[in-house]
Amino acid sequence: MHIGCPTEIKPQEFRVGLTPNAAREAIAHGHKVTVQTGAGDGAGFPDADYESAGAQIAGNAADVFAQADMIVKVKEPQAVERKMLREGQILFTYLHLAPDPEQTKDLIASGATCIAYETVTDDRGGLPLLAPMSEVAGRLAPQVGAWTLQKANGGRGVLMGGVPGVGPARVVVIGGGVVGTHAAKIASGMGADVTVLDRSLPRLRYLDDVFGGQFKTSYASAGNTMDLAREADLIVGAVLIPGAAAPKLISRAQLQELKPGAALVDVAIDQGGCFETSKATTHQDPVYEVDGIMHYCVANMPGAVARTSTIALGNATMPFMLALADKGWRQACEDDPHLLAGLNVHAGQLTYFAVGKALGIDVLSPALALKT
Ligand SMILES: NC(=O)C1=CN([C@@H]2O[C@H](COP(=O)(O)OP(=O)(O)OC[C@H]3O[C@@H](n4cnc5c(N)ncnc54)[C@H](O)[C@@H]3O)[C@@H](O)[C@H]2O)C=CC1
Ligand SMILES: CC(=O)C(=O)O
Ligand SMILES: [Mg+2]
Repeated sequence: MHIGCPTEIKPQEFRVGLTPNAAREAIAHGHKVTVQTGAGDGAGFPDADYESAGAQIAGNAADVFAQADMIVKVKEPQAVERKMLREGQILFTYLHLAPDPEQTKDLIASGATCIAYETVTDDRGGLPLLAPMSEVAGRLAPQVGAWTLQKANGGRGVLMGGVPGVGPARVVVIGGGVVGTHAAKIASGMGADVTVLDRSLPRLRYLDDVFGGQFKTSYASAGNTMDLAREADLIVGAVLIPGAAAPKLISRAQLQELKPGAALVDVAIDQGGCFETSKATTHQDPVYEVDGIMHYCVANMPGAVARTSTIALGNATMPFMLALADKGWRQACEDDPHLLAGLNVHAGQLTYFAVGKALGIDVLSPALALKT
């Protein structure tokens, strides 16, 4: 198979879909790899690293899209990239379709087979291709939250760890999955007073067993959430219902109940965000204010630490990328129901039920898609 990796074009996105190591493995499996010139620069992988792995370098994205049977990326294809997809081509990347009707329409129209990293599953109920970036974004959340809390950046002027004689910041993390756990670990490491909310009691039990003493847990009823939010300096939004639009957990009216200058870091923004007032921002202009509350809503947080993120993402995607290349998408998905769970669009039809429900579009079941 011919595998193509274009340069990411989302603003301030420095990650790359294939590492030189992943390219080397694909080539060892008998595949051809073409990488757009400069695609790895932002992650510290110059063209020469890909060339020494045996890959070809293409001068522009159009050449990559025209030649490749499978496009491997990081972020959802932007409008100009969507125009270059074609029927029968495989797209393997993050998609986050539920809050993005335009992208969904274009991918359906393209006829391509689109497998979303964020809905591939594993045996333990996890999301193995989302997890590494959730680890990164979770660990970044207290860091960007601390910055947002600084007075000159619009925040309350509260230091995460406090100082002797002055108490620490109160941090509330809504959603205790991968993002939430990593956010809580780092925030408590910075000395903050941290509480994690979740709707899953087994998850709260696990967090209490492993991290009891380091941070507190609370059941995420609407009442508990607002009781904690009222006292918080920093609130991290880290909920997920896989593939679906994020539930809105703090409304605009409820912002008035929060402390003036409190910071909301909505990591769940890539699924539409879990605060009513969240709208996606970029690394260039990450923070905005609504009713005195600072919002940080960058949809590609891991892009800020592109080298760590590219290597972490590549470690997770490589076996799936190789299975798709070795067997073709149909056989690879037939052999692995967890990879089939990643199928979101195929040959002009949506194939992921939570996205269909969010956008009101008919869905072809993935099992039937295997037969078409
Ligand atoms: N902005 C960015 O750059 C990035 C965003 N993300 C996003 O972060 C979000 C979280 O991802 P993960 O932690 O990997 O998911 P996860 O599935 O590991 O954890 C989500 C948690 O939310 C809980 N939850 C669901 N509904 C809830 C509710 N109403 N109240 C409280 N808890 C609730 C679940 O029980 C689960 O424990 C996703 O939307 C993901 O796409 C992930 C990486 C980067
Ligand atoms: C998960 C995601 O959207 C990202 O890493 O950018
Ligand atoms: Mg997005």
